[in-house]
Parts: sequence; structure tokens; C-alpha cells
Amino acid sequence: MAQHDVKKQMAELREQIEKHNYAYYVLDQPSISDAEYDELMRKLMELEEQYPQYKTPDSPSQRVGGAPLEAFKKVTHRVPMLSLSNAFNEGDLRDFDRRVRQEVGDVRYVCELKIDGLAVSLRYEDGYFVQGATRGDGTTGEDITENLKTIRSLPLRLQKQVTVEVRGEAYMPRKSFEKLNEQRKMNGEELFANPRNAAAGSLRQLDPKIVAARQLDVFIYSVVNSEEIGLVSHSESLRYLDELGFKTNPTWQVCETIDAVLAYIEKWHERRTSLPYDIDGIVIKVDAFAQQKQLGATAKSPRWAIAYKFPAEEVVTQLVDIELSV
Ligand SMILES: NC(=O)c1cc2c(=O)c3cc(F)ccc3oc2nc1N
Repeated sequence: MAQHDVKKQMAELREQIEKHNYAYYVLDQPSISDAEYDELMRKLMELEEQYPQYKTPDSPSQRVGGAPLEAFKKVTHRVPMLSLSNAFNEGDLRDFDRRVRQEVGDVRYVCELKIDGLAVSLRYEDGYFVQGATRGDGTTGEDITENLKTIRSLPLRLQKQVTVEVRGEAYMPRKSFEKLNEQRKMNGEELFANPRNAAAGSLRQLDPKIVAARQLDVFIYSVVNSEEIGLVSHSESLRYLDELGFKTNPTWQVCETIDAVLAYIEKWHERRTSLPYDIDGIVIKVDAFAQQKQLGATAKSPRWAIAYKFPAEEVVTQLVDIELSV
């Protein structure tokens, strides 16, 4: 086949595979069978083998994981990854609301489910995924780019050619967790205590092929360089993330009053067992970026957001060692 046609055919295969990826893993609406998907992937990988010069940085062939790393490189976060301060009861939430209103006057909040996973930061240049890192100590994290590429819902190329840094929570869906512990039980290995530990242990694997088998997922929840892009509120950022092709959690809601926040908390505290992933609370954020800026942050946490933690369940958790997987 003429060289030009091969290049074109490979571009079409990449396009098709990523389109099916998006439908299946972001929209949760499979568009072809697994067998057809695997056939497309096999054909692309065969052509990449034969014509490496036409392999591109956004090729979905990277999602099966490359060679194991010796160690993780360190990454310095240009904007520190802070942690959320916690609220444990209604009083804490009303104190938060009072302090915010004292400082910025009338305010709208955005409420989101607090996914029980691992905070990650993703950098894209001209629309291409170039680096992903863990939170680490907030200033320095570990470069887990190769591992994150195996997460099918993480776009390798955005719908717009923008340079952007986003933050999100990588997590292990409960079904993947149960399947993983089933396998480990059969192999006589230590079980993971919960999906959060399993996700952390998986992302710390030096071999991306193992990570690819763990079926992790990620919800993206913020744009770091939002001002540069001209976004004015958190809710606008969430819509922008959808436009770029990221997977965001669709349950977020604008709340005009703390009573509306309490109602949202009540609703999702009841519904959380019906979710296909673990949540450990609700995140409440001031919506307007101008007001977030006015409120600022302490060395550790933003003063414009708070995490309401659900009361710990009284279940007996298995005391198993967390597999130190590195
Ligand atoms: N686990 C989560 O689902 C989740 C976590 C965070 C954060 O950790 C977080 C930390 C900050 F300093 C600021 C905003 C944040 O927003 C967040 N939003 C979320 N939905």
C-alpha cells in the first residue's frame, strides 16, 4: 500500500478507536463490541510495528502499557496541590458559610461528590496529554504519566488544541475492586482493604501493563489555569472540561444556600451505595473565581472550599497489610 495511504489509514484507526473509547468510558454508552474494538486496536498496533514513523503521541496503543519503569521521576507542581479542610457536622458547615459570607457577601456554592481515590494533576500541551503526577506532598509529586495513559477515560488528545493543566481524582470502580480481590484471593495474595488503597497501590506500580489490567478510572474536577483561559466560575470550568472531552462527575449541583447544601448532602448520603464507586463525603466550593481569590488559601487548604465527611460506617474493616507494590 502507498506510504501516504498507510499514514491516512493509521490516522483513521486512531480516530475510530478514540471515538469508541469516549463513547464507552466517558459516556458509558458502548458503540461497538469488545471484539470489534480489539480488532481495530490489533490492526493499528500491527501498522505501528510496520511503520513506526507514523506512530503519534496520542496513539491509543499506549493504553495497553509500555515497558516497566526503573523508578518514578519527581514532578514539581507549578501550582501547589492543596488539601481540603474537613467539616464533620452541620455546625461546621454553618461556620464555613458564615465566614465566607462575612468576607465576600452573597455567594453561590457548587456541591460535588467527594470521590474516594487519589488526587492527580494532568498537563496538556496544544491538546496533547504530556504529563500526569500524584499530589505527593502538595509541591512535589511522582510522574505517573505512563500509568495514567492506561486509564481509558483519560483523553490522550483534547477536542481543542489548548494548553491546560487539570486536576482530578483517579479511582477504582467497585466492580474492578471486587474482581481484583477475587483474583488475589485465588492467588493467595493479600487483599486490598478498599478501592482507594487498590487505586493507590495500582498507580504506584512501575509496570504500566499491570496498571492497564486494574481498570482504573478518573473524574476531572478543575482547571488550574482557568484565569488564563478566561473562565469566571467553577461551574463554567466543569462545562469547559466536558467540551474538552474529559470525564467529569455529572452529579454536581449549584446551591444558593447552606440549607440547599445540607439537602444535597442528605440526598447523596442515602444514595451512595447505589453508585459504582466509593465516595467519602461531599465537596462544597464557592462558585465565583473572584470570590475564591478574595478568600484565598492557608498554606495547606483553600479557604473557599470544604469537604463534608460522611460519618464512618460501623462495619468491621479487614485489617490487611496494604501491598507495598513498588
Ligand atoms: N475527591 C474529590 O472528588 C475532590 C477532591 C478535591 C480536592 O482535593 C481539592 C483540593 C483543593 F485544594 C481545591 C479543590 C479541590 O476540589 C476537589 N474536588 C473533588 N471533587
